[in-house]
Amino acid sequence: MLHVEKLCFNYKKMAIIKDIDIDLHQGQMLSVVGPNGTGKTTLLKCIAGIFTPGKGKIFIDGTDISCMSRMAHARRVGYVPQNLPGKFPITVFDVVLMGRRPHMTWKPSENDLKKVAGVIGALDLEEISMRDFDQLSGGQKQKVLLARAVAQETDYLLLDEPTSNLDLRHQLEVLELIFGMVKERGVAAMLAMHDLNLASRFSDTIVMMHNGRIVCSGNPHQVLTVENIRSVYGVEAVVQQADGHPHILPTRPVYAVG
Ligand SMILES: Nc1ncnc2c1ncn2[C@@H]1O[C@H](COP(=O)(O)OP(=O)(O)OP(=O)(O)O)[C@@H](O)[C@H]1O
Repeated sequence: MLHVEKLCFNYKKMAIIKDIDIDLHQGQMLSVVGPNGTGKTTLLKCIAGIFTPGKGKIFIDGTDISCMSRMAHARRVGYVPQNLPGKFPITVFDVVLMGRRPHMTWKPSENDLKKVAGVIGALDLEEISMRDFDQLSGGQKQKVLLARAVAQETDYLLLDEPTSNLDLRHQLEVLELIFGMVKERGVAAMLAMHDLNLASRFSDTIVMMHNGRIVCSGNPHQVLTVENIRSVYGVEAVVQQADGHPHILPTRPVYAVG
């Protein structure tokens, strides 16, 4: 289980996330939603070990991540950023192979190469596998970064807006792939999501954040309510049911009177 306890993170003196408590179990898909700048990426980066929280603790199966080596952490937790900062003049194959790094000694084994080829095939990336990562479209890069995390074979997967650059078909394919890993292999996935309807359809649990705090968490029916969407997003919406999941139709922004 991933257990986040009273987590706080500041940039300089500015409090960004405040008193975050989250439990994520194996076989569970959890989406973190909330307006721009509310702290979703910061939360994922703390759990991914990229940022060190100011206060609070993060436990993976009972072990405090601040006591884990970088490699030990990478064998347990995979992180899919929205993009990679800076230039990456290496092939798609090599980016995916980077996912095997926590399992390798000094060079990739036959097994590592086989796994990378398998993931590239499963994500339909064969045609671009020898192209430079830098030259890909935003959506192609997003799929390659997902492939890198799949090749990492971790029990926990953190994904920062994994569908933000993808077309309709690829959004569904990627979320179905993650959902399959969660339900068939018992992976636990935490996703930062903007699309409330995709979050509704694929999540067991939704955590709604506002101004760095959790305002509500529970199943999609408990969280995706007209009242929560109005108070957190400042938007009037109609909530319908589609295939047993809440479906949000935003109607208009709410403007303060006076
Ligand atoms: N390097 C930085 N220095 C200072 N403040 C930062 C830095 N990076 C992010 N922030 C601030 O931290 C806050 C949270 O940012 P974060 O990226 O975690 O939000 P988010 O919910 O993921 O946003 P979005 O939905 O727009 O991606 C924002 O107010 C942002 O301006």
